[in-house]
Amino acid sequence: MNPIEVRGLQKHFGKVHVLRGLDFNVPAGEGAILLGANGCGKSTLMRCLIGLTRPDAGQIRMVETDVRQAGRREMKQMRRRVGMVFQRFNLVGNCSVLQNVLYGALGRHRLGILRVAQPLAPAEERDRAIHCLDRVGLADRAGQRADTLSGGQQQRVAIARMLMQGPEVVLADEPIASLDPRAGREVMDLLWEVIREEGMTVICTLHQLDVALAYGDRVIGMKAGRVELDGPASGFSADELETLYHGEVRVDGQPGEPGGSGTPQREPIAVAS
Ligand SMILES: Nc1ncnc2c1ncn2[C@@H]1O[C@H](COP(=O)(O)OP(=O)(O)OP(=O)(O)O)[C@@H](O)[C@H]1O
Repeated sequence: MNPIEVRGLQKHFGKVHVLRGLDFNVPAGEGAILLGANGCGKSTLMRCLIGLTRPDAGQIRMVETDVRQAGRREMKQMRRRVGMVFQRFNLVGNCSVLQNVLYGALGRHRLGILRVAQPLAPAEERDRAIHCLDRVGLADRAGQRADTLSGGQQQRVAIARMLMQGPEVVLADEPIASLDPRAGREVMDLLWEVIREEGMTVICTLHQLDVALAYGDRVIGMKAGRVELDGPASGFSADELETLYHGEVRVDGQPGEPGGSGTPQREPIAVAS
């Protein structure tokens, strides 16, 4: 069984038909890049995968969990196995870098916050958190407030927090959209190194076509609520990917934005708990 399986997925918001019958699997260890213009339905798909939005029809299996049928407990167990990386990092700015990484272990402990809040966290958890920070090159910043770091550094802390969680699947929602091109490349290099080393399965939404072609094993391109193209990244040219941004791209019938393959700023999906 694949860690991510989607069949016939449909979602409406009122009269707007946002997801129009999506079908795809992501096999274990694959890094899939999800592309598509603003308003084509990417975030709605990501929210459905993690159980934050209820589809109208179709099936979703995430790490063997039937997301549409799962009760609270099953959903919580599934979310422990699925890490998230967000456009705006979602760190607790007034907490230390180390504390933010420790929060990655929150879902693993029955006593929750009592096991991960810094004065109470056992030495082995702190050591693991330092090890994760070391992996992203920021062990020397452990005691610093998270909001004093640069954007690129904050995203590296978010990757360390994801490592601390130890998920099998990672959903990354425009992880480099808030970063300049150089910091964005560094973060993509690190994220891809980490997920390869750990053998994680990934869906990563991006708006930069060159980055998608450079990193993805696979590209899934959405247009107006449908999968328009899907295949190995090596099989697509930048011109083919550009077609995702032309014509009727949005699900709400509004015109697409000129230069639509740019990097929009918007709210992240939400924190999975
Ligand atoms: N909770 C909601 N209620 C009503 N409409 C929604 C809701 N969430 C999304 N939509 C609508 O669904 C459509 C697709 O939105 P979605 O955020 O999934 O697109 P997207 O491809 O992620 O765009 P972007 O790249 O800008 O994030 C839009 O028309 C949006 O207004």
